[in-house]
Amino acid sequence: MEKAVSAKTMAAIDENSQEQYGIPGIVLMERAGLLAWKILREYINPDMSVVFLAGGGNNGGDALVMAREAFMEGFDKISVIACGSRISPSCATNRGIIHSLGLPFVDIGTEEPGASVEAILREADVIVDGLSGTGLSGPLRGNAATLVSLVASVRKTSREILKETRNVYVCSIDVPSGVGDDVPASAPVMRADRTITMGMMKYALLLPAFREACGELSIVNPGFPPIVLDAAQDVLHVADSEDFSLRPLDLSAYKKNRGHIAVFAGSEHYSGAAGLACMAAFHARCGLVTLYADKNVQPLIARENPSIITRTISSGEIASIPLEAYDAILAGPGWGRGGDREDILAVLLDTASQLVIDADGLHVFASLVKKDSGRAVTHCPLVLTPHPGELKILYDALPSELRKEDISDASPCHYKDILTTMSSYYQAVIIAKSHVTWIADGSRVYVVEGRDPSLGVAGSGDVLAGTCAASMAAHATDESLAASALDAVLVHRNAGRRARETYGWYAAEDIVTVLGNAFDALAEARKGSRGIRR
Ligand SMILES: NC(=O)C1=CN([C@@H]2O[C@H](COP(=O)(O)OP(=O)(O)OC[C@H]3O[C@@H](n4cnc5c(N)ncnc54)[C@H](OP(=O)(O)O)[C@@H]3O)[C@@H](O)[C@H]2O)[C@@H](O)CC1
Ligand SMILES: Nc1ncnc2c1ncn2[C@@H]1O[C@H](COP(=O)(O)OP(=O)(O)O)[C@@H](O)[C@H]1O
Ligand SMILES: [K+]
Repeated sequence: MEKAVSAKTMAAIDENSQEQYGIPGIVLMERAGLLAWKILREYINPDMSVVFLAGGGNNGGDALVMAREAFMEGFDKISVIACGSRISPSCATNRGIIHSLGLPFVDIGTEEPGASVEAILREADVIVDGLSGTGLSGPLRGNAATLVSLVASVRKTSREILKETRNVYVCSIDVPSGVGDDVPASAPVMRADRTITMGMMKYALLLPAFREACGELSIVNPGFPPIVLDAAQDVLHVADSEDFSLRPLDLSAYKKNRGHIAVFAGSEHYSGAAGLACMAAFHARCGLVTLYADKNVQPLIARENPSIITRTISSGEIASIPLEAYDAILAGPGWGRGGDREDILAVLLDTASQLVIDADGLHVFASLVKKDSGRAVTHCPLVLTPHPGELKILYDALPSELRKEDISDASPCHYKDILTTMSSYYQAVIIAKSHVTWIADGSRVYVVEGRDPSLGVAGSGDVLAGTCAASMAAHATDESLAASALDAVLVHRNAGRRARETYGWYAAEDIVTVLGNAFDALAEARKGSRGIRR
């Protein structure tokens, strides 16, 4: 599994490579610039005008190496706009070379950019962004912030005035300037079409709020020894299809040993959510699904979904059900939050062999925890699947000493810490759903890049919840909850991709139709690899 690191860890890797292995910073910078240029070069031509924005740090130095390379290759519409007062030694060396070569160079120092700088940006086909990298401290300020907003306005103007698809192409070096570990999610940042990051993936690039500012991501290694990269600690684990870990079924498998899950879902106005979650579980390999629903919705769901075993339920009856017999239980999709929900969820938390709580169930769970904080820890193995709004509900239910800042505006480091804290406090695996889904299991944090708006459709979360319950049932005998959660997120993502290919845009029930193929494709791809936690 690929790893992502903090800027602090990256700085330590940089220092280690220089101090312990004797690789000079200027050598790393040269290679960083050359490799980044090689990638950018695939997308641009020498007849384009390219503007290099170079801050005073080493990120700016990387941009200057790229400017020199562009010049060497015969690009003749090049401009460098430099800023900053404290210039790092390697950056200064490269500034000197740019001067000697006579490249157009405007140094605005700490001054605000004037009309001439704006005019240069307006003419640009390509902007290389080297204003700040991992050395950023706090949200962008001063003229670097102004340059970022100027680039944003240039993008907008060229689209509006020219009324054509051509737009300036922005390539950020290492991270889009303004993106940093301690920067709130709402801070202004460069919006790039491509980000070429150095050495390893960075946390900050994976924060849902920052991810789209990065555009396409590439990683290059400017020369950090692999042994130094491998030793990185405190990482995010970036999971992909090869990390799917469910084993194939025995050919003798039968409905009774392919997993039996119970689903507590559906209410008068949201009966569809229950059907989606149950059907998703079947398509994610479950053999038997029993739905417990209110008296007024049970007949409706039974009529529309003949494969599901349906039962009516009330809080008075729950104690008589042998809940521990189910391999996993799902509670929450379309369930409603009032009436007997707290009583039922309390029993599920006590008796299920393992439980996944989604949607309305998360509100009910938060309410139980607020009334009795012991509920946060006294329960069966648990997975929580909040979308951003529900994550905030769970965050707000934490004791005040664990809540530091607004979770909706959390910086990358804070987001990671919050998820780890919540996962520890609730003694649960948390799947924080988004276009970039983060999964925390108390000690590790996994990230899955989804980035597929077709999956952002009503009921998509219900499908994930059913898939997750099925995955937990399948893993039950030998795996960790985190592996179940990860498998479910990967299957859901893969199904979204397939549904997009098959239907274009679609409804949640269409995701269900391709879930089985998505599942099999991942299992097939896994053959020969070991998966996680084995
Ligand atoms: N060994 C090497 O040579 C290698 C280096 N590499 C590259 O170096 C980068 C790290 O370089 P770094 O540590 O020099 O910091 P960097 O990201 O340029 O930022 C410092 C600049 O930003 C400015 N600035 C800071 N905060 C600000 C704010 N809030 N608002 C506005 N401005 C702010 C700060 O200004 P100052 O505060 O000094 O006035 C200074 O000008 C890394 O990302 C990678 O690209 C790799 O390519 C490979 C090997
Ligand atoms: N742009 C996107 N790219 C990838 N996945 C997405 C995107 N938007 C939403 N999703 C996924 O779709 C699901 C939506 O869940 P949720 O908001 O609970 O939907 P609902 O409540 O309608 O069932 C989540 O799994 C989320 O990760
Ligand atoms: K940058």
